[in-house]
Amino acid sequence: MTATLDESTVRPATDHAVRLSGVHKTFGQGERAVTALAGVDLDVAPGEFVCLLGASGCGKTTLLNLVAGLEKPTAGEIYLNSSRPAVMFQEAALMPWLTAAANVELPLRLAGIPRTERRTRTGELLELVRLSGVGGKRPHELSGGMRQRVALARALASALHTGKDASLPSLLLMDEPFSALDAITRDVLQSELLRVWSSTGAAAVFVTHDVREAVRLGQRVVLLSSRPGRVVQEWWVRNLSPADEEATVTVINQRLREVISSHAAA
Ligand SMILES: Nc1ncnc2c1ncn2[C@@H]1O[C@H](COP(=O)(O)OP(=O)(O)OP(=O)(O)O)[C@@H](O)[C@H]1O
Repeated sequence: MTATLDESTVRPATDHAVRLSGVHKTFGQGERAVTALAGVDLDVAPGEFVCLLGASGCGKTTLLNLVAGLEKPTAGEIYLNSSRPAVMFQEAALMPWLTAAANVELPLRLAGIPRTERRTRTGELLELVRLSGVGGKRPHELSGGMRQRVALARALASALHTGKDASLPSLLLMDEPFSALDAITRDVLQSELLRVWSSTGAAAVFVTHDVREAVRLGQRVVLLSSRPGRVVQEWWVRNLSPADEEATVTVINQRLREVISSHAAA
């Protein structure tokens, strides 16, 4: 069963949460055309946490938008075996006139879930992101970190809702969600995200510029080339010792620099 925003370009997969096969994306036409992605092949297993790394402008956001069904690939196929993917951006993008709880509840309302069930789910999700006490506050009354927690709870509400797709695994797409936060808040939220992710069983595709963040969060780190983006290398980074984690960060940083400088020299 497919559950996407655009059923004509995103097809069902069986053994993966999402599979991209030869995906190209070009914006515009003629001399002004910009090719953002050129032949991306990528599989993400159900429940897997994949971090996407690459230079600025290499097409990371474009890739997430394609998987979310917000854009159509110019060529290639995207296969999805997930409930409708949930998307989380750099900015929390909460509705300022709604309370934190009402923001989390919104996707459940839009999915037609009855009020009692909505309220219960919202309470559970706020508890999951450790915001039980502030459900009645509006976004401007919350810190940046708290707003991103609300955004995470809202994303989970839309990914995990008990609609017709409830039996499918879910998929979280995150585009640098912590990059606007200070270092300490970011560190706390990275731990919280891992806790929430492991308790939900959702697959996650997390875009970042930060190699250390990618190695800390991901089970796999996927490096895209400079624009046009395609997968150039990947590293399995699950359960590394602190020493191996440090060594892996160094290796990936070196490779990222090579990718950026080869593009600059081209
Ligand atoms: N709607 C659009 N129309 C035209 N060009 C676009 C559009 N969206 C993205 N692009 C171009 O596609 C390329 C890839 O953009 P994208 O935002 O996906 O990169 P990114 O890797 O996410 O960048 P960053 O890390 O800086 O956020 C860029 O050159 C961008 O200008």
